[in-house]
Amino acid sequence: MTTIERLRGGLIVSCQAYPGEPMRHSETMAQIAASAAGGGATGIRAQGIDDIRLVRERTGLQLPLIGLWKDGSDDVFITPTLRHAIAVAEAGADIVALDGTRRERPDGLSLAETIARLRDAANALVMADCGSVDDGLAAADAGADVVGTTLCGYTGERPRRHGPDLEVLAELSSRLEVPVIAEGRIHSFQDAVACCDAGAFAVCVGTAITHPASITRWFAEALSEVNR
Ligand SMILES: CC(=O)N[C@H](C=O)[C@@H](O)[C@H](O)[C@H](O)COP(=O)(O)O
Repeated sequence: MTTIERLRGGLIVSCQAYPGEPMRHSETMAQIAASAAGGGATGIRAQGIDDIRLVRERTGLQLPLIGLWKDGSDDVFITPTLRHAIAVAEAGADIVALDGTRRERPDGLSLAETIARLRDAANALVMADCGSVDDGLAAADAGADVVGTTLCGYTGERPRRHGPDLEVLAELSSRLEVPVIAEGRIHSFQDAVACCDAGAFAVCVGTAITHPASITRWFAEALSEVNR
């Protein structure tokens, strides 16, 4: 079965901690990834070269590994250049997740050029993290193997709603030949099921599974509402 086919209908768990947070250690992320694998994840998404390497080693990872390298926090920051993409592939990612928007990239290459040159340099598939329907259509044209709704609500093109962007997901799923992965603000079982109903090929959940500070805040805020 192909790497992408192994993701069909399953749950990808994104294991990430943010700069300055107590869990920002590759060892910790590798343990979280191994736990997610033990719980039935069908794929893992990991950020940063060290995390990708260790997740691959530690989980002995049999599961497809989606890797990315976040550099910066504004504009194009998810695996922003060809250099970042090659490094992610060399660290052991089966699928390189990169910014799949129509915005200008820091190294001046187009998305199509980035994908073509990555293919020449490494044996990796490409997931385009998109922020709108137009991004997704352009990314598929540019040669992405998979399109994700990852950046919907983060680029100014779409509102940042409470849950996932089901509208973009449904439209891309019906119009594209390539698989569309639902990602971004999937916070409940109901959200995940709604993504499948909207046509998602697979569902990727991060915060709601792997970010205890956010989960704690959700509970704490709910309690403070009722105990006000
Ligand atoms: C916008 C952006 O930077 N998204 C990042 C992409 O890798 C991660 O910070 C998210 O946690 C990931 O996409 C999963 O989404 P959620 O954590 O909402 O389940």
